[in-house]
Amino acid sequence: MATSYSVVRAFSKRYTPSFLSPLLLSFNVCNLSFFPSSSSSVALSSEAKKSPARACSSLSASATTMSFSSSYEKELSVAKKAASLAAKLCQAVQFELLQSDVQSKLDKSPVTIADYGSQALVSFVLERELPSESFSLVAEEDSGDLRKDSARETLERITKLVNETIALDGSYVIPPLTAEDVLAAIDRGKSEGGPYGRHWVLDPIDGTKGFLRGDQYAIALALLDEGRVVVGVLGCPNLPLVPINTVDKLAVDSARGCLFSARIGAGTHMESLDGSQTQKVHVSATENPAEASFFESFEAAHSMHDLSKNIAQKLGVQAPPVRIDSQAKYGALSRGDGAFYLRIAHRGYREKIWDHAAGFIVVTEAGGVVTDAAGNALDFSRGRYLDVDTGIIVTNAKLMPLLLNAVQAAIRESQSAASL
Ligand SMILES: Nc1ncnc2c1ncn2[C@@H]1O[C@H](COP(=O)(O)O)[C@@H](OP(=O)(O)O)[C@H]1O
Ligand SMILES: [Mg+2]
Ligand SMILES: [Mg+2]
Ligand SMILES: [Mg+2]
Repeated sequence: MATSYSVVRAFSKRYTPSFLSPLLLSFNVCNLSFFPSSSSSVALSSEAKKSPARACSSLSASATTMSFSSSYEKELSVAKKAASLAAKLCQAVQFELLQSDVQSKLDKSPVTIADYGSQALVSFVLERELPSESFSLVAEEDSGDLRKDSARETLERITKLVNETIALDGSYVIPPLTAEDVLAAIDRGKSEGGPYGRHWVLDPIDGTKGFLRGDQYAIALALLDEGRVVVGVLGCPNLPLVPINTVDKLAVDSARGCLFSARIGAGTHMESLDGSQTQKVHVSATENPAEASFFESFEAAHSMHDLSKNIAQKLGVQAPPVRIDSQAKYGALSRGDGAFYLRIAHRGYREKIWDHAAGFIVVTEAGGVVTDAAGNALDFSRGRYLDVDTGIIVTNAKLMPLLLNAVQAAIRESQSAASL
């Protein structure tokens, strides 16, 4: 710990204005206590073990104690613009979705012209609105497959879509982008991220499988500054503006399309994607799991449904799981649609920062707590991957100690069953 402390002090001296150093120092030292060297076994960090409640409240407080409320306003408004434009592009594609739009990447996940178009568009807007020599974007897609001869027609369609969306917006009076411009915009997302400086983090379509099914998906954009998430935006074109469990189907279907936005120290807001009805949102305040519901991935391959079921039973949750795709889960949780999000990936899967950065700040600024299954805070400063212990869990500060206990017990049971 002594070594870590001096490293943090040296770091904060070198990269931080003097008036912020003490704050950064206490923030990092607090966070370091939640990052024991990564371990494959499931164990609570020592502080979480001693007092889960204290650990959780300091986790949630760590994001808000630093006063950033006047910072990152411009970045947030540009991020909202970029995500809204990308959402328009995605909506147009989903409307006309044909099976032939699906390409197969080497990892066999479906990638559509909307993934590429959304990434090109967000990259274009960020660079144009926030010009900077040190512009850095960590994004999911790259142009490798699109540069192949066989993809020429797809690239033309993407270029046309991007230009049509820019023209529709009307705020950029520029000659149309060429196919080469589009490829270059996509490839600006190759940054490795890391602990120093600013990095945008983009999932151009999170929940591609949901998108292809016509279900939930999200355009997820976040900003890291010195390794911390400071801005996050989730465009969720298919998410109803009313709570997801609303019984009145007419109300659910009549207004869809939510934009969640969060800035460090300034809370989380939700508005409709067309710009009306802005409201501040907060996670559920319930302290009683019996009256709560939980979210998990629609795809059983992405999260262990049996384990979540066992965790929910231990907590006494009565409601069936709410299975939806993408970081729309974080958005729905931030406005109190449910009280838990459980994501326990199958063994060997490494989470990526773009699958969680925007959702993380949307939930934490709404009063929620996000940890891995061992109670450690998430560390977005280590590059493109997010190394977590076993899984990611989300709830409010009151319920987190209960949730951690249930998760730990369920994991222990499944480990001992597997060793029989
Ligand atoms: N085996 C796996 N385990 C966990 N997550 C996975 C996975 N395979 C893919 N994913 C990630 O799960 C994300 C979707 O999350 P969800 O299940 O909540 O909808 C995908 O994002 P993309 O759709 O952007 O590729 C992908 O990054
Ligand atoms: Mg993907
Ligand atoms: Mg994703
Ligand atoms: Mg994606």
